[in-house]
Amino acid sequence: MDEFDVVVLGAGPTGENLAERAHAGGLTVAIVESELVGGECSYWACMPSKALLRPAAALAETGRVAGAREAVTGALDAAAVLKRRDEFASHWKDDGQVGWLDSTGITLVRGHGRLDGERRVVVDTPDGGRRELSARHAVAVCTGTRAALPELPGLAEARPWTSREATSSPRVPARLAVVGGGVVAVEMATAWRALGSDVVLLVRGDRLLPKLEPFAGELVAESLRAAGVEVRFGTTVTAVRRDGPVVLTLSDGRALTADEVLFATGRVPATADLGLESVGLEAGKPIEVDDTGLAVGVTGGWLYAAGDVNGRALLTHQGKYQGRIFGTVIADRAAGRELDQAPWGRSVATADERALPQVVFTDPEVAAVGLSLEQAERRGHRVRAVDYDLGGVAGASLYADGYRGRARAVVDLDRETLLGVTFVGSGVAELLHSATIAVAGEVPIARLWHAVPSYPTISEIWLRLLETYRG
Ligand SMILES: Cc1cc2nc3c(=O)[nH]c(=O)nc-3n(C[C@H](O)[C@H](O)[C@H](O)COP(=O)(O)OP(=O)(O)OC[C@H]3O[C@@H](n4cnc5c(N)ncnc54)[C@H](O)[C@@H]3O)c2cc1C
Ligand SMILES: NC(=O)c1ccc[n+]([C@@H]2O[C@H](COP(=O)([O-])OP(=O)(O)OC[C@H]3O[C@@H](n4cnc5c(N)ncnc54)[C@H](O)[C@@H]3O)[C@@H](O)[C@H]2O)c1
Repeated sequence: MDEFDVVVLGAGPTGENLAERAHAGGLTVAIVESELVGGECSYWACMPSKALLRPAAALAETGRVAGAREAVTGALDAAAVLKRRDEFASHWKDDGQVGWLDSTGITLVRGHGRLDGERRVVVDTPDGGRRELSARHAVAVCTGTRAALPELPGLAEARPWTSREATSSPRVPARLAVVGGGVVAVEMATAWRALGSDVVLLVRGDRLLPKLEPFAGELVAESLRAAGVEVRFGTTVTAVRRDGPVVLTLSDGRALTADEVLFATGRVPATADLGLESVGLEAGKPIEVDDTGLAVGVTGGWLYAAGDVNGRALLTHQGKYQGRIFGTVIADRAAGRELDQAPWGRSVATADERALPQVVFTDPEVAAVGLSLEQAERRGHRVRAVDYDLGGVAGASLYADGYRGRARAVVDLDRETLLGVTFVGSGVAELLHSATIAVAGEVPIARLWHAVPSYPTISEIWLRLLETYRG
């Protein structure tokens, strides 16, 4: 049995950050990884998907500027895009990240880890062996999620794409069916359409991106259609069969044939085979935690869960944020230091609830932080939504001819601060952090008037939103 102060399960972005902070706090740390150090994000999610999307965005943006448009007349070079994507995925090798881990002094243990009662972890190692680890202070579960597939006749035999194949495919399918209306579905429909696939998007509900402001999904659907994607709402798949190509049976009775089908139908926490029963938790469920990262329902104050696996926010930056905070909490508790648990304090992940940012890298981009109007009303806030057409901002009209976009700020009328902001349009991803600071900082509207946006930038949307609010 090897003993460490902290044992971390899963070396994705969350586990890496948590381990680093605990180690920087003076603790010995082992991190257990069953696949590649760097996790889903580095090899089958954020990095390869954005590497597929960025060339499409660059080309589309050039096409919207007269003078530049005439200089670029061809389509994307798919082979070059895929090659660049492979480089961003480090050719699915983790030497770089292992080198970083080694340089920190954190111990890497390769293999599949499982909890085995209080403060104990058992690892099935790649050579068929078994290694037992014990943790003096904490075990932190950072095992992430896997793609969720619906129960459908014929699905397994049809070898559907999940987000893994959609981000790592070496070929551009001539016909791609995408099932789902969430972030993975719209991003991958955008990318593969730009790379030359005929894409049909099959959406169960009546809108895209249902967790965001409704106008976000509307503008993205409009532009996907303009790019040649067939978007079908109110459609589910009832059966799948592979017959060379894949044949989908749809809820309206029609059949759809495609070369590949991507199921972008959400995620399940990677807790099915983690020994959760040995500590009184249910396998297959997210591990619920308090704001300091401690698992709810486990006695002894030693089990933490961070990142996707706790279900609070399925985003890399938020997993890393939790990793930084919970790793520091573990070190503070081990040293007997007092925690700061007031909202926005050093020891609590307040932003998960109050200032969660996300960018959807479609064309147009969607960038949102905090609460949508509907979420704010549901939480009982007295609010007003302030809307503005982004195309009416001078900087936006210079950025692209016929700029299409929209912004909304959700104002807390009792405190005169912002609860949420959403931007939809080209180039808004880099605008988001200004809104994140306003929401997380609870900056009063009266003070925002003194944050003067430069002319003529897209950021002048801030001035227009304030003027619209004032009336
Ligand atoms: C297609 C796609 C695109 C995305 N794009 C973005 C984006 O642009 N921006 C963004 O913020 N988020 C994005 N996300 C979400 C992002 O990938 C996740 O939020 C992030 O990877 C979560 O990090 P994590 O460390 O919690 O989990 P993961 O990255 O899933 O890492 C968990 C690690 O734990 C390991 N593991 C699991 N079980 C065990 C075990 N029993 N023993 C040992 N090791 C184990 C896994 O092998 C893995 O390496 C995207 C997701 C998808 C699917
Ligand atoms: N740019 C980014 O930040 C980014 C990119 C990709 C993914 N992510 C994160 O990864 C997570 C997973 O994304 P996702 O798109 O897989 O999940 P999601 O939950 O966002 O969307 C899943 C969609 O699939 C639909 N669905 C579920 N079951 C279905 C079924 N049986 N038939 C038809 N439709 C079905 C749902 O209605 C939903 O619209 C998200 O939480 C997202 O935040 C982030």
